[in-house]
Amino acid sequence: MPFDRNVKIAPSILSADFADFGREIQAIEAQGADWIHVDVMDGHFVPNLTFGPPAVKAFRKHVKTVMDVHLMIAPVDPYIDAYAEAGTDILTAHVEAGPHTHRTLQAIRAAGMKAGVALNPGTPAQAVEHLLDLADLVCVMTVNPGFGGQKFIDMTDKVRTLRAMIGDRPVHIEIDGGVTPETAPLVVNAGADVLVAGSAVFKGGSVDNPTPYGDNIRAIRMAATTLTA
Ligand SMILES: O=C(CO)[C@H](O)[C@H](O)COP(=O)(O)O
Repeated sequence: MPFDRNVKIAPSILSADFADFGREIQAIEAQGADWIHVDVMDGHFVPNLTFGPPAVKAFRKHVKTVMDVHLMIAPVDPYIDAYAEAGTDILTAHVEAGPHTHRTLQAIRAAGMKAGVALNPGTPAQAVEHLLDLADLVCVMTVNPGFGGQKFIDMTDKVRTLRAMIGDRPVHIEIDGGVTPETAPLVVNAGADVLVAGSAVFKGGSVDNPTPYGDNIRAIRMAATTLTA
């Protein structure tokens, strides 16, 4: 997977029809999604429960782009190999999920995946400063994790600090939570290049009427890239 600095839209299938994931994934990829974002929640690190490795393995059969798996679980390390076996391309763990994120990122790479580290809104950029040589992606949460459809929390200062810290390393900055055509330009101008969006991509469409998915993806991409051109 060559490093791509262009803005990428990663729809979160948390907002898809849970009874029809295969067709939903095919539909959003056909409508222009760059990556597929999968939110794994354990009912412990966050107050919601979603998918485990068998579901992620089933999604993989439909994903032709990049499968970007966001673990909102603690602990992480016992499950790394299972997510590799499920076909994950990028596996992201929270820096708040345990005391040994350095070891976790090493283990993710050793299992053959790209490694991501996520920060909750209350966690400063400095928490990942000494992890950047082991990370392919930093995910900046712009909502408190656990649910889709929440209001964007402005983290543009954090994004700017991270982009400066990252320097010329090939590390993506991903934004997760409340991304819309209104909020996307703020974070892209600050240095983000991956935009996770659930509600704003799936709104108005369905697997049998996927054209709105494409319109929504284009609206976010256009807003994000127009102001930065
Ligand atoms: O990680 C998440 C929640 O923890 C979701 O990916 C995120 O909230 C995206 O949903 P929306 O675009 O609806 O805010």
